[in-house]
Amino acid sequence: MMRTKPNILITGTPGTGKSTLAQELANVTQLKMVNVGQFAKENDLFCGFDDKLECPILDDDQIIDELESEMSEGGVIIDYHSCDFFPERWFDIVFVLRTDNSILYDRLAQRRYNEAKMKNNIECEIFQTILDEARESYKTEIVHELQSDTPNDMEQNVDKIVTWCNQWSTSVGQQRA
Ligand SMILES: Nc1ncnc2c1ncn2[C@@H]1O[C@H](COP(=O)(O)OP(=O)(O)O)[C@@H](O)[C@H]1O
Repeated sequence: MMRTKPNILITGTPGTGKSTLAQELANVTQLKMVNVGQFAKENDLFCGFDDKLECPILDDDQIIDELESEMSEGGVIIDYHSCDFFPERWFDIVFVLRTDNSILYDRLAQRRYNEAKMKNNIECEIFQTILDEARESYKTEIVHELQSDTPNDMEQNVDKIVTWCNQWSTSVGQQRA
């Protein structure tokens, strides 16, 4: 079945601005935002705890099952710092947020991450781990890198995605006509 609203994946290293961007987009579009970490917490979809990184381990399969019907309807913005376990068919477009290392360091320091978690996340950004993961998991033409250093970047990213959503709706409308 063809979706009448697009599904968008917003991914990137923690601290790059995914939740802020997803929230702003949800405010100005008809799309619903799902923060996967929060969704797992609310529905108790964990299968362990990573002591080193001090974070729970998500139960990927259960998360996919729980979100499946909503995703097939469309109109969802998914926000998560990893992207290789979602079904490829879920997304019409994938945005990978990128942030300058020193800016990211300051944002993560504000969260009081422990040393291992800090190092892991900064290295993740330096080695563009999430961008590579996205390019391996989805068609490269739907994967877009967005810089997210400043409030101006944030504003431009919202505008770009809103423009894309409008174009998507127009083209789907024409295909249906
Ligand atoms: N483009 C940006 N410009 C300025 N501050 C930003 C930007 N993106 C995110 N931030 C700030 O960085 C912090 C982390 O953002 P958040 O959206 O929680 O990131 P994520 O969801 O990727 O972990 C927040 O305090 C947010 O206001």
